Amino acid sequence: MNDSKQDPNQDRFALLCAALGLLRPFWPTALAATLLGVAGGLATAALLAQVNRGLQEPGGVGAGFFLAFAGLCGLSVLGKAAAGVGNSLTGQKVIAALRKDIAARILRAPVAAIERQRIHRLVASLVNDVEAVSVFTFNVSGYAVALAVTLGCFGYLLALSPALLLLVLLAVATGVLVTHHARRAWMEDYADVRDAQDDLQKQYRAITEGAKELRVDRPRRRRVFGVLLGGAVDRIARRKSHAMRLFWTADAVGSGLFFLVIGVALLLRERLALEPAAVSGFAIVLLYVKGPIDQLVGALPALGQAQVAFRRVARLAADFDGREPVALEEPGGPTPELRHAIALDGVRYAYPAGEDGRPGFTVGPIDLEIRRGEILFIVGDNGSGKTTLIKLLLGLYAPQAGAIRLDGRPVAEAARDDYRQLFATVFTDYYLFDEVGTPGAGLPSEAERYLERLDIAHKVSLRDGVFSTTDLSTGQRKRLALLNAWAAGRPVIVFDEWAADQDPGFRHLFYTELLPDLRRQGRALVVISHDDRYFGVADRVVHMADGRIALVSAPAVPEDIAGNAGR
Ligand SMILES: Nc1ncnc2c1ncn2[C@@H]1O[C@H](COP(=O)(O)OP(=O)(O)OP(=O)(O)O)[C@@H](O)[C@H]1O
Repeated sequence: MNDSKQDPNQDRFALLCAALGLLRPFWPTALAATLLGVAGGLATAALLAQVNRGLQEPGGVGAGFFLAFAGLCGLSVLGKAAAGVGNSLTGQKVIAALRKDIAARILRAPVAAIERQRIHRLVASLVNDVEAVSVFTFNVSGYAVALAVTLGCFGYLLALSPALLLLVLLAVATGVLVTHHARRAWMEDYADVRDAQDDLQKQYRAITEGAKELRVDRPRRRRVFGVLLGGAVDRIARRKSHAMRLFWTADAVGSGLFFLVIGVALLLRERLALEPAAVSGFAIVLLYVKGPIDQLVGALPALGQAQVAFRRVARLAADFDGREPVALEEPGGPTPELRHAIALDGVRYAYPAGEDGRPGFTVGPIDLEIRRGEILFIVGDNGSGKTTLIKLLLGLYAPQAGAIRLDGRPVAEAARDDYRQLFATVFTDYYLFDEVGTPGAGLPSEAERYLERLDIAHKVSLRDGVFSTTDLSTGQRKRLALLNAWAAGRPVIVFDEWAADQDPGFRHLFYTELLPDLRRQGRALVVISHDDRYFGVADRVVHMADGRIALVSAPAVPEDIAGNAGR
């Protein structure tokens, strides 16, 4: 997608609003920094006028002159320093606020919205875009100072000679036209650079997460390095160089115009009957004001990048505009209890249609009850909708029809985050947190014993509730994930193909000892499984086929495991 196709005026306005919005919480510091900076900028312009006056004073300058000179110097230097300090203070706060805002949006976003995002795009946005928007906001009062110096100097020029000011304004207008023209082209460059940065992020993931596969596959390695990653890197370098070439060309034209204006002023000196004081003041001011004008022009590439980045951050923010209340800093509502059962009542969920127009997979309508103190297996072919069903049960996907009832009462949208606190999970793509149990709630006393039980105590210990290591085999890591789920103390534990990575001995232990133990503690256990040998361990087995419940059965426990299964 090319980002440069949107209305640039609307976009710039949105960026300005966003920059001001970001600055709003810190407005006292930002305003003070800007005002001091503007005062310093105006003092600098007045200082130039004072210097010119001093140069033209026939009898030399007196004490009063020096007093004013020193005062203006002090104001100019201090104003600039104060603006700089204030800027960096606010800038850092803005960056921190923006980072937290995006993180909070991700934490509050519906899980389906996060799953729709491509991770590499998300990371590229978090790294590049937040930075680019912040950098621009960071400099807002610096630009205000440069503008104040420029306008102050123009005011002095007006006092010296309106004709000379007109000449300067003509040159500035020409420079603005040239820059504006070049800017369009470099905006396209920056939009393309951002697309390439997404590609680069994707390839960075490929070479780190796919390191093993690439080590054994030379042709693919060559392609990833030479074509995909190399292509993205070269594209970024090419488009950035092009953008900067345009910028420096426009800048050179601007500088040339400056010197041209000074030359023209010297040429027209006689014809315009200019005073020597006016000409020298003009030259001093013009040479000085070139710095702030360069600073303003130099802001344009940063502004361009910020615009491109802002669009992306805005799009990300819109995608993640979670409507669900999810408590972040505050503790949230009371954790609900499960007394009897959770019921799915005609629950239905359809994934959105694919890019090829094919309708998305649909689960439901599902009617199912999960009772306290039971083991419920969910089984079925690959792609039959088992994981989608448990995401609905967990309240990770909002049902598009039907309702979830907790002990007979429907779970309202506002209470969904509280409802989710009933569950502990081990998904197939689980994330292993190294802090055990519920943070702030302490560690269950039997945690060490559980490590023994999971046959992992010889590898891992617990130090202040943190695993000593998570550098373990796939099956061992999954045992730690189970320990985490157990230690969270929730009334329902959901396992998605937990036993798939376990050796036969431990798989047997899981089905015949651990699950029955957890049931004895009064928990409900929802287990997605392909291990048909152990289906008899379950109180009920829900067979999924093509997104629906095809059958609910209660198979007998096979002889060889009957003794342990506790049924
Ligand atoms: N994030 C998603 N976006 C769109 N469609 C999805 C998504 N996740 C799953 N699906 C679709 O839903 C169908 C069911 O997926 P689900 O993961 O629920 O199956 P499953 O029974 O758990 O499969 P498996 O045994 O392979 O884990 C899939 O065939 C897929 O087409």
